[in-house]
Amino acid sequence: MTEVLETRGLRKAFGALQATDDVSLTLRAGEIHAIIGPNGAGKSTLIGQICGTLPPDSGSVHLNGVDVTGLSTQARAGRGLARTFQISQLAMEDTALQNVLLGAVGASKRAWRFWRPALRHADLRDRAEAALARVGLDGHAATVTAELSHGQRRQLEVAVALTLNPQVFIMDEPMAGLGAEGSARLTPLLDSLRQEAPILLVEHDMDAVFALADRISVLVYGRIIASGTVEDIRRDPAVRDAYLGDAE
Ligand SMILES: Nc1ncnc2c1ncn2[C@@H]1O[C@H](COP(=O)(O)OP(=O)(O)OP(=O)(O)O)[C@@H](O)[C@H]1O
Repeated sequence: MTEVLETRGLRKAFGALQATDDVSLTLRAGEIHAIIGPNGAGKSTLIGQICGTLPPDSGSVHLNGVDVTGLSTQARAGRGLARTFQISQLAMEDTALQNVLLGAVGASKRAWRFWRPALRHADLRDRAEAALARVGLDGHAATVTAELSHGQRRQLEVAVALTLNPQVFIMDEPMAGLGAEGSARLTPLLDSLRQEAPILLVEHDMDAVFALADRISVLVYGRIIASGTVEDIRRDPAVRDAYLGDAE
């Protein structure tokens, strides 16, 4: 399998605290690689370093074999690094279609007025509508985002990410706040998305992780303490001690 994303020796300290400590991992074409670990383990710091919001103290990030460590967040997004956020970045007062169009034109929300004519642009509109259909929201194009359920907003975030022509999805706790039912509904969508682009999935919901992951890496105190298949990780005594406890 081809490695689409790779981190080599990423480190980041906040004062005396080593938030990520020599993190090297890969994401291969077609796979879902889950990163799990207790609160404060360094998962968000790792995502920030991969996406370009946090410059690493050392180490590098490679996308399709190209070193992107020096590139801005926008430049990485332009190369297909599509991130979905723990806290929604959607414009609540806009419709589902408008939010996806914003992604399609690559505009910031503040520039929306400027991009409003995009609504009349047939090809952009087609792309946005196709993305909505892909995530199962085709009946909700005209729904104001604030009126969508929490789970539907997560689907909408995926639709926005799809318009970036993603090479890689970076997903930061997509199941957070969804409850068991919402999580069960989002799981098959993520499962099928790996065909479009591999997913680096940071997630606390172990049912979702065990259902979706081809590989799991366990981060504790900024270090990867174990990496392997779902079965490897479930069986690993160090992981059970450090994190899983009685999750099964
Ligand atoms: N900007 C910052 N300044 C100082 N310390 C920080 C900063 N960001 C994160 N930390 C610390 O770095 C450590 C790793 O935090 P991080 O948010 O990456 O963990 P996490 O695994 O994402 O946690 P959670 O599962 O709770 O989201 C924590 O101890 C946190 O308090």
